[in-house]
Order: sequence, then C-alpha cells, then structure tokens
Amino acid sequence: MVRAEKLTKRFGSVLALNSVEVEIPEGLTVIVGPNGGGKSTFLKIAAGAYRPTAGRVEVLGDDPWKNEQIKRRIGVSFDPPALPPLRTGLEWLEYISEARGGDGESVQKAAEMFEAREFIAKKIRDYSAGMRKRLSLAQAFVGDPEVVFLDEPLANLDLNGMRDVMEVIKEEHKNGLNLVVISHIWRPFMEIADYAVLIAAGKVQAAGSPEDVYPLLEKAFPL
Ligand SMILES: Nc1ncnc2c1ncn2[C@@H]1O[C@H](COP(=O)(O)OP(=O)(O)OP(=O)(O)O)[C@@H](O)[C@H]1O
Repeated sequence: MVRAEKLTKRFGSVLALNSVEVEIPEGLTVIVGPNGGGKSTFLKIAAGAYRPTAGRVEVLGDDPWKNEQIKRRIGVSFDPPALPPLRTGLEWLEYISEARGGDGESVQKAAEMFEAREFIAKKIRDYSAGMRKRLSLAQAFVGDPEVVFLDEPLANLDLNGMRDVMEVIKEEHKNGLNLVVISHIWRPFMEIADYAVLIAAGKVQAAGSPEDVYPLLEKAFPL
C-alpha cells in the first residue's frame, strides 16, 4: 500500500530520512519512534506534501508528489495541524472536500465523526488546541479517501476525546479503510494494528507484526 525505496530527505545539513526502505501493507499501521527520528517527514512525503531529496515513495501504486490523482485518494492530518487561521472550519473542510471530489454530506459526516459540528462556523484562529486537532482529523476523512495518514491523532485531546478518536479509528479500520498512524501514545495502537514500524535516526529500525515490534518498544520507551 505504501512502499519506500532508498527514500532520503535532507533539510540543509539535516538528514531527516536516510535511505529508508519499507513496505506498509493494507490495514492499520502504527509508526513509532523518538522525537526528531523522521516519522513526520516520512508521512509528509507519503502524503505528497514534501518532495523526496532522493529515492522514491509509492502510495496505492504511484508517486503522490507527481500524481495528483493519487494525492486526491489520500487523507492527511498533520501535527501540529496545518490550518488557515482566517477561515472557518466549515470553509476549510469544504475546500478539502472539493479538491477530493467530495460533497456537502461528506463534510458534515467528517465533522460529526470528531464532534466538530458545534464549532466549525467559527474562524479557526479562535479555536482551542483540541478544536484544531478535531478539525484536522475531520479534514483527513473528508471526501472518502482510500488511505488516511494521521500524525499524533491523540495530541491535545482530553481523555474522552482520546477515547472517541480511538473508537473512530477502530471503526474505520473495521470498515476496511487503510490507516497509517504516528503516535507517541503507542500502546493502544499496538493492540489494534496490523503492522508496526519503528523509525529512529532517519532509518526504519524495525518493521513487522505488532507482536514482533512490541518487545523493542518496551525496551526503548518503557513508560
Ligand atoms: N521543514 C523542516 N525544515 C528543517 N528541518 C526539518 C523540517 N522538518 C523536519 N526537520 C528536521 O528533520 C528531522 C526529523 O524531523 P521529524 O519531524 O520528521 O521527526 P519526528 O520523528 O516526526 O519527530 P517528533 O516525534 O518530535 O514529531 C529533525 O531533525 C527535524 O529538526
């Protein structure tokens, strides 16, 4: 579903990804690893938002940077959320939906999934951090994408919010949606994931079934 070959990304002198090789299957994948290891950079390249310095990534069979049709089939929520402050949440979701060929119904459905309907009429600059996270999550699901990338979907949410977002992710996974999730809160995702990837120092350090990767994480992140 996502395949990276010798995927490399430099930011000036920083080598964020160093010849990454990985093949992520269909289903739910959790990506974990220490701060600054390259997880978000990997996700941004896979979502077609960043261009690789070298190597390539394929999502659903083609390069998302070069193929707009592929990019339209990908939903993404960045962390921190990348949202236009002077627009309302509704305007933003409608804009994303239009780009993906979705309709008004899909906007309302996505807003409802993350309990964003009560505030989407307000300008984004007036949102709390949790509201921004909910809108950013709704953005990823608008317009029926075939694969959804979520960077830290539980960040800035209260305990009820975290539980609700976990329920949505479980439900969408059960319905057959492909999801790739980055999370420092990795334990609950390891219980439901089909595949796990550990990225550190710009490399994939381990990839495989959650059972195989779990012991490595227990050692690296004992909390
Ligand atoms: N736009 C950018 N410009 C310059 N350097 C960047 C940029 N984005 C990321 N980096 C650098 O690339 C490296 C990898 O960062 P990245 O955000 O991918 O890590 P991460 O694993 O997602 O970390 P975290 O868990 O802290 O979110 C870091 O050294 C970071 O400073």
